[in-house]
Amino acid sequence: MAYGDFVIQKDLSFTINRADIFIIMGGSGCGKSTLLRHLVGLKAPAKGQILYDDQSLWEAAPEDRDRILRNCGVMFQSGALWSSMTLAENVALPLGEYTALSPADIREIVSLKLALVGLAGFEDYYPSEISGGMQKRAGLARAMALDPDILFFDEPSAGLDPVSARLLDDLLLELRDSLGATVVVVTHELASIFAIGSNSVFLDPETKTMIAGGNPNVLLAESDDPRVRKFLTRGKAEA
Ligand SMILES: Nc1ncnc2c1ncn2[C@@H]1O[C@H](COP(=O)(O)OP(=O)(O)OP(=O)(O)O)[C@@H](O)[C@H]1O
Repeated sequence: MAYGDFVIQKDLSFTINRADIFIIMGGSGCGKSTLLRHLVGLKAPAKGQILYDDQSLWEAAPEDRDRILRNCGVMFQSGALWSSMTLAENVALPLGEYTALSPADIREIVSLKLALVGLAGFEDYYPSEISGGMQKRAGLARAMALDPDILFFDEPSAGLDPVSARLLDDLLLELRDSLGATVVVVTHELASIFAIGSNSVFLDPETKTMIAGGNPNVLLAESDDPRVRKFLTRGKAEA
């Protein structure tokens, strides 16, 4: 991955399995968000492939690429919701754009999605009228509007208090379990990493490549790499 000649990460090779909660982790500026942008089709790799099943995202015909990406729901850290629209209008956006459903059907699906994230009855609220945790959940409802198989989140718990962050983690676990969704999360929140992560990739900003991967709890128990240990113990382990 590179911006112009500036290489951000190289030699990345990892597999995200169905129903994983896959954590992209590593220190500030190592390229986590950049990796997410590559995975969801916003930025092309300087070299290499991103495969969905065995189809290359960046070499696929446009209609195949659209089909792959329609199966991906994305929730970015900032601007998750349009402030001038109600929650229902926000969640309805992708449905209006990508489906031929009637307004009545859209309204029904929107209510279902909001109920799924614990926001039944909040259809006509504006984002400014609800808490930060509820806004994140509404963003999640919108990411799920088109029933994607894979959900991507950039720093979902950023700006949330620990209790709201924990509730969001529980919700992600629940959605994975009930819908069989695959979840990919960029985060450096250790509590979240250990609570929800079943698989991971650990990016290192110095060597500009991945230096670990797998279940974060297993990494904590077994990794000998001082950089990984330091990160996972919040600096308590000897570097
Ligand atoms: N649009 C861009 N153009 C040029 N360089 C960029 C661009 N976006 C990010 N970078 C650089 O790429 C590197 C990785 O950034 P990225 O945001 O992916 O890291 P990150 O691990 O998500 O960081 P953080 O944890 O601080 O959010 C940084 O050095 C950043 O300055």
